[in-house]
Amino acid sequence: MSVKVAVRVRPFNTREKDLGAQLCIKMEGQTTIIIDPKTGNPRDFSFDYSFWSHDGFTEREDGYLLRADDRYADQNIVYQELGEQVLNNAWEGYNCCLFAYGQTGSGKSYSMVGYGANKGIIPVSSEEIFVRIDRNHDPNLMYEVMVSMLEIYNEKVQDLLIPVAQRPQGGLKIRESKATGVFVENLSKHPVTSYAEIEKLMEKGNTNRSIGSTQMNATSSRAHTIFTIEFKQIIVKGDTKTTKASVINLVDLAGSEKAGQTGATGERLKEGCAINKSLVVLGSVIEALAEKSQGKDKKGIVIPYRDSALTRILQNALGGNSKTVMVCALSPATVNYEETLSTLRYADRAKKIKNHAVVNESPEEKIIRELTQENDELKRLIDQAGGIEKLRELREQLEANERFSSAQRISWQQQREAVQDDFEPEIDRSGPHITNINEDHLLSGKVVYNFDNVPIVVGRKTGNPKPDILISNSSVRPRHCTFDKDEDGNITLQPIDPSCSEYLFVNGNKVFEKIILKHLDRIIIGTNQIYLFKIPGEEADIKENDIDYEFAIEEKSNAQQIDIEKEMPQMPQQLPTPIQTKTAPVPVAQEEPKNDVIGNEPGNNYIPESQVNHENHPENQENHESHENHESHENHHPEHAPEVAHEPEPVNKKRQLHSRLAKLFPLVNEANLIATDLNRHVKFNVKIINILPDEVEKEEDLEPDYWEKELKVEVQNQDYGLIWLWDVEKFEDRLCMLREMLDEQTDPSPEEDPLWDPPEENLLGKGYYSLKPLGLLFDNPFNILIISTSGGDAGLLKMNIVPTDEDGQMLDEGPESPEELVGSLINFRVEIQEAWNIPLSHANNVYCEYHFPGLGIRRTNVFPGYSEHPTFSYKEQFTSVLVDDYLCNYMQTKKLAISVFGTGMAMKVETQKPAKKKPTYESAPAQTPCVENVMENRTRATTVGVANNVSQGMASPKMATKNIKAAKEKAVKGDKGGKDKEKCAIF
Ligand SMILES: Nc1ncnc2c1ncn2[C@@H]1O[C@H](COP(=O)(O)OP(=O)(O)OP(=O)(O)O)[C@@H](O)[C@H]1O
Repeated sequence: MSVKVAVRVRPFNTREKDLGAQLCIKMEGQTTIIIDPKTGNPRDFSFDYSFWSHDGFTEREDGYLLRADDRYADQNIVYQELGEQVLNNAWEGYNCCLFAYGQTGSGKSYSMVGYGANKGIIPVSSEEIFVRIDRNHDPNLMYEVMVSMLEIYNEKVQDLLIPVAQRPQGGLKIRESKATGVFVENLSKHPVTSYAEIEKLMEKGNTNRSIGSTQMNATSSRAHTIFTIEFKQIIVKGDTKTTKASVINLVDLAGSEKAGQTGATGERLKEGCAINKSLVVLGSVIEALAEKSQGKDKKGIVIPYRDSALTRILQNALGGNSKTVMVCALSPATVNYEETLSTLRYADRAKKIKNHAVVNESPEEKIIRELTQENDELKRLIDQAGGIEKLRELREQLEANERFSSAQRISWQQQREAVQDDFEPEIDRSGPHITNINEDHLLSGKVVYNFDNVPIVVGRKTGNPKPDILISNSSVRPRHCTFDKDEDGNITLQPIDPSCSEYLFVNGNKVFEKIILKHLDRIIIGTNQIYLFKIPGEEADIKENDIDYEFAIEEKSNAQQIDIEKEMPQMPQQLPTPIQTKTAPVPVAQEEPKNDVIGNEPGNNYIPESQVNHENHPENQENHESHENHESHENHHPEHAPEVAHEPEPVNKKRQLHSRLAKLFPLVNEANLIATDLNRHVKFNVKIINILPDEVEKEEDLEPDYWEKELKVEVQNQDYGLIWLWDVEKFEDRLCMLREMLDEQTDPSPEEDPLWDPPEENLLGKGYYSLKPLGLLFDNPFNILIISTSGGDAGLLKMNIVPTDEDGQMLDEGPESPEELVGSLINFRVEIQEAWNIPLSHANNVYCEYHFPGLGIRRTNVFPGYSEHPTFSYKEQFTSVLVDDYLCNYMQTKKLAISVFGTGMAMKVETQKPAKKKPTYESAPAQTPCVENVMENRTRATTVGVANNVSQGMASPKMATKNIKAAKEKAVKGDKGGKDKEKCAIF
């Protein structure tokens, strides 16, 4: 049977409503339609269930969202369709698994766990298990229920039902034996007799998740949680006892956007970077299983279960002995379009997976018998084993098996008597107390501290004496602040020394001295650990429901006046107009190579269409989409087109950006602090990058307010002398690795170093060149302004498009109007001579690229090494170009965009300690250039580059890498180019 797949779309949240969000999802029966907000193109997907929970509901007094129209799927309906199936299957003795997949905030937890009166599938089905058990009056039928709860974070498996302090450093081990299949060694299992007990255990698990995420500085949305119910029915008939057993895995996966960066771009995961690993491998497992089920298994597809902790644990649920249901949570807003589309594609693949569920009858006796046989075999192998490693492995397996089988022999009743501490009394919340506010709503309010025993000191585990509340974060001092009571019984908060004030905030303001806390005060300790102070029964100016993680972070950023314009000097209010300055006519080289067939000549820098990224070229979009459609079996229905989606107004975009910035700043701050703690010369900066238009037609096209914006983090690594621009996702990944490095005091190998990447080329900016003169067959020598991605000026580019005859000779006269050219063939030469004032930080290996309609993407050579004034001397002759109506119109109305790229270089710092060994990297040269090497070789490399240019015309983009390599090789050979080394001092 196939995996059943359901998708569910949630309502807009308050923030989305405030930002005027637009809807991009529709549902019709089992079909879900997503509409591309840019093009209005719809794509549809069909699933077992498409649950519409976006609108059409009313709120009952207790907060339950009740269906008001037929389309709305409330929690009850979702439970009946999915949860009840799971229970029925469990009753029949099948293993079951229910997954929730989707980006952070899309509604996974709402469906699985629920909030308040809107209970999700897990609590309702847990409750239902005991309702059904209580209905049984047959003395020969007994039930046993056990639960466990684990978390996978950074590939480490932790038991959520044991105190955080007892967690093993490296996490729990995953074992596998023939008899038992995969199991997590030493995972605590808790016998339960009522839903109330399960609820308490879930609370405990969530509290441990919250404490864990503060003490280990983990990000909860990156963790996967698995709640497992082992359900057994024991049937006694005379002297024989048969059991039917089912394992129900309820899985709340980490936000799917975490898989995007590596999954979508195919970028190699950094060695040791395990943050995304489980989700990426889950994607590969689903992909491989989907192919297998479609009979594409000719060569024997290997399913990569063993590559991640998540897929190992859930091996049965995916393509194995389990009835599996996947709920994919969808955000309705156009801003999340890309992520939602990728969720739908994921779901589309998952529905193809076939499982082979069987009833697990009398499994215990069978398992114990098989385990005994397996252990005998292991003992025999141990006797024969050669090699210490193998011997250790076999012994560990044997011990794990023995522990497992003795645990199996302990009766449920005995286990029940043994676990007394499962249900500890709750912390008293009747007096003043603080509770945590987590990014994950589900984990907010789980950690509570009251003030029965004051003073309470907050700090890091290295604090001496050890603080009472531990927070692991570089911005928190070993002993950071103190909560106390004054003589009037007021609760006070005070930084321990003045340096702590930098990272101690109440209601957004820094705390410099002892202050009295008021009901509903928001306390931020460090960069992002948030607590809410409460005095039950007191009134406040603000409603508790209005306070969440985003609120508190934005409040701080507003109070600290973190403002886009203030923080982002690179984002000017006014963009300089893209001026063109007339220059002296450029002498035309007579010995130009001639090409009769456009783009096919060697040295013509022609990039085959197959290698060209068409994404940004609107004229190519249609083909691109239909191809994709074919691959993913999505259907396009123009009749569903754009009515639901409109681009939000610039003002809303700005607000969205502001809110994302408010969240990013503390993280970037933290990364800088960690880098300092690790004694690394690395500086992180937030950058707002403008997506510069590919085509410019109207004045408005050059209006920065209308440009799409992207947030990036610039990383200047002075240990390696390199600069990179990272996506926020990538930055967050690396931050997790940095936290781990600091916590565990590890010194990673170069391959694992989160602060190294291959040298990276970036778009410096774009210049826009008028084609009007070409339409009249005039040349047009201009210096065009390069507009930088930050909206400023990134230098000037000298270029010309010279109309010629077939032999490359300049023409003397042209037509009266461009229309006269329609239907005729023209010849012209594009010349890009040089650039000036290229920003120092990216003036390495500079080259230009443009896309002339119908002629594909063309590139100049790469000017090798470092220069603010790179020379390209690029000349490319195009012959017999047909002027059709489109080109004629294009020349009159549009400007040609020339993109300028360069590689980021930072000033290299010489440290006392030996220089970091340069890592080797699959996708980049092993010999990463340091600034000196490139600079040392500049003179020589420049000469070589220019010579290359003249003789070869153009070079492939790979040239950058090659030239770096060449420069490095020459440096190694002692080719110093001494004079230029002095100029290097500008860094
Ligand atoms: N179907 C729904 N109806 C009403 N509100 C919903 C629905 N789904 C989600 N929400 C609301 O949207 C917010 C985010 O949902 P939720 O916490 O479930 O997301 P998530 O995908 O689990 O996020 P995370 O990955 O951070 O855990 C919550 O406030 C939740 O109440």
